[in-house]
Amino acid sequence: MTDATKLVEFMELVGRLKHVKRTGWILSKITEPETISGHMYRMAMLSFLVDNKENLDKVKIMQMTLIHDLAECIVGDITPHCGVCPEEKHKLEDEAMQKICELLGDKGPQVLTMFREYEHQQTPEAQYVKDLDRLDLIMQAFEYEKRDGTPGKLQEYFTATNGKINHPFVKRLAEEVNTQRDALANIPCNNKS
Ligand SMILES: Nc1nc2c(ncn2[C@H]2C[C@H](O)[C@@H](COP(=O)(O)O)O2)c(=O)[nH]1
Ligand SMILES: [Mn+2]
Repeated sequence: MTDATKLVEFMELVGRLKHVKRTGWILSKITEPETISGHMYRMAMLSFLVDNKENLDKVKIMQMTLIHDLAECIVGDITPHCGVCPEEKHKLEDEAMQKICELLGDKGPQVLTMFREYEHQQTPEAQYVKDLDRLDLIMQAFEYEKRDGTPGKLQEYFTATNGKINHPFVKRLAEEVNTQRDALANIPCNNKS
């Protein structure tokens, strides 16, 4: 295949993420759930807020947010409740990323390396992106509870991420989400707008 042919195939694979809905919300019976790309988009937007004074590579963080779930265009969005063990999930996603990166010519290796850096969680940037992953999850859960008038329905997502966000800035945002969610839950039913 020509380079252009491979890149069109890459674009089609990426394009799937604009339409594949996140499995967690489907399992939670959320109507009109977000797509995988929507999840990664908000994370990428949050990367603008990384403090320039910190010794963090902002560009790497942004790039990593945009590829961290890229493998899901082939393997799908696997939740912790899909019966796929973490080792198998890593293997499936790594194999998928190898296929995807083969389409990218000389850019492929750097994308594959960055994906593996995220998966191994060994660098501050990878850990920051994982924190953003968890923040976006609870933010989206809070938005669904507000939209659907179902306070507390998605508690499992808050429980699953509780205490697992480590970077102080991201933790502060998560605390604000929780504060607003708790306040909303305590408003008497007849006072809710
Ligand atoms: N039912 C649950 N689903 C969860 C939980 N934590 C994550 N998830 C979902 C969200 C996504 O659909 C999928 C994987 O998300 P990644 O961003 O890690 O690819 O799993 C949970 O606690 N409960
Ligand atoms: Mn994710």
